[in-house]
Amino acid sequence: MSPSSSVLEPEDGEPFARVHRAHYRGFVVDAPSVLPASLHDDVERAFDDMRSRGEFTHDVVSAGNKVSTTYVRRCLLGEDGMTYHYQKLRLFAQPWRGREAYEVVRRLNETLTRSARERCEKLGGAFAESECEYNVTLINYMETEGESEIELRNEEKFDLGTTSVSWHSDSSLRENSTVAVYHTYEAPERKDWRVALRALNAECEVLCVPLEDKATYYMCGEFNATHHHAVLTGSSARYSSTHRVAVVAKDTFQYIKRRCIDALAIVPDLERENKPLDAKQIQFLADVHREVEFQWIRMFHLQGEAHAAWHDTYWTRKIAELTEAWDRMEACFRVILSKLKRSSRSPESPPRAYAMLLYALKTVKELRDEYTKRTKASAYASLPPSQRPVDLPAYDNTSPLPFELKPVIYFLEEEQNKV
Ligand SMILES: O=C(O)CCC(=O)C(=O)O
Ligand SMILES: [Fe+2]
Repeated sequence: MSPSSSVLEPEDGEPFARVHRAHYRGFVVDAPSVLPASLHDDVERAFDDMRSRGEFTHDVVSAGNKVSTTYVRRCLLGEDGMTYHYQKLRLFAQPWRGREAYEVVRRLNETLTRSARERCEKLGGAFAESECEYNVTLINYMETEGESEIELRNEEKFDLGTTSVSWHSDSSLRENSTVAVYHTYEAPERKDWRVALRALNAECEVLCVPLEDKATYYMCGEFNATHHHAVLTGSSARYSSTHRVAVVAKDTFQYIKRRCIDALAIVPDLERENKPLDAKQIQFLADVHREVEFQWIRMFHLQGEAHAAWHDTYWTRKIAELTEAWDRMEACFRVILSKLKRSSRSPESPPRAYAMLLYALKTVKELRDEYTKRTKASAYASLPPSQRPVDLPAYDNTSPLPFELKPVIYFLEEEQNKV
């Protein structure tokens, strides 16, 4: 099959309709007229307002060992405390209650939640059970070829031209949840922004769908998991707001705050004089310490000082709270170390406590090395300094433990040999 014969577009008529029915039923498009004209206007103004304030930025993501910058600029809005994790990066959602522009996006979100539900019910079967209570939207701003300082990539499998977002399924979503994408672009008459769709479990043509300005498309139920989608670049700038039901099990401030509270609750016990160290307690403390340091605090500072300034109404304070808790955990590790040092042969320091602390600190050391390497990736060089990683949390000679844990690990290994 030549590349062109393996791609179908709506203008192909019946063959397109047949393949769509057979393999892409979960992909549905709403014409602009489905939403009120006033909402279209408000949303466009809101996006422009956010863009004029510099709120759309490139993400520096990581896949395997490769660190790269996204072609699109993005911005995440959502419920209080929500984050969205993709390609080893945690995005922190700007709460969509409060500012006028964000309230408009929240209104769009509510409207799309309702339309998505109607669309899924209409499709029936398993689609009707799918979830569409959107808790975040990842908004993309896409430039056209030549406008962006980052070169667009060519789609090579099917020869579809340049992609603004290459083939993928969205990650970190609730299973079988529907994704709704609203978009708007500068030159509506051209109708040249398209999404490409590809079935993963079927031998069939790829679909290429041009989308009218201000249209919405839905990937219903399991569609996202059973297909890949890509965005084919048009000839004028475009916004797309991608509404998602993001997973929440380990991805909200409320969750990590609870974990910190639980960890700090065992600190007095671990620090009590003459109390034998409990390896299980050390393990729990270490798990939370590692999670809050690498999944939250460092993920935040990785995204630079402009990002922190943008988040000053919500996340900066939350990250400060988490850092305070983490500091307390570092201090507790220090106390545990002193206990082990003082009484290396007493029953207060069972060998399992050594082994556990040693394992925990080695893991932290490895993750810190990996993090440091990531912050030095060349991808950051193309970004303004205000978007490069910030070296926080800070260490000085009053810190309970050093950033570089090598000497501490060495000490523990020596002590363990004596036991
Ligand atoms: O812009 C679009 O139409 C979709 C963008 C997308 O796939 C994404 O943000 O994950
Ligand atoms: Fe996507």
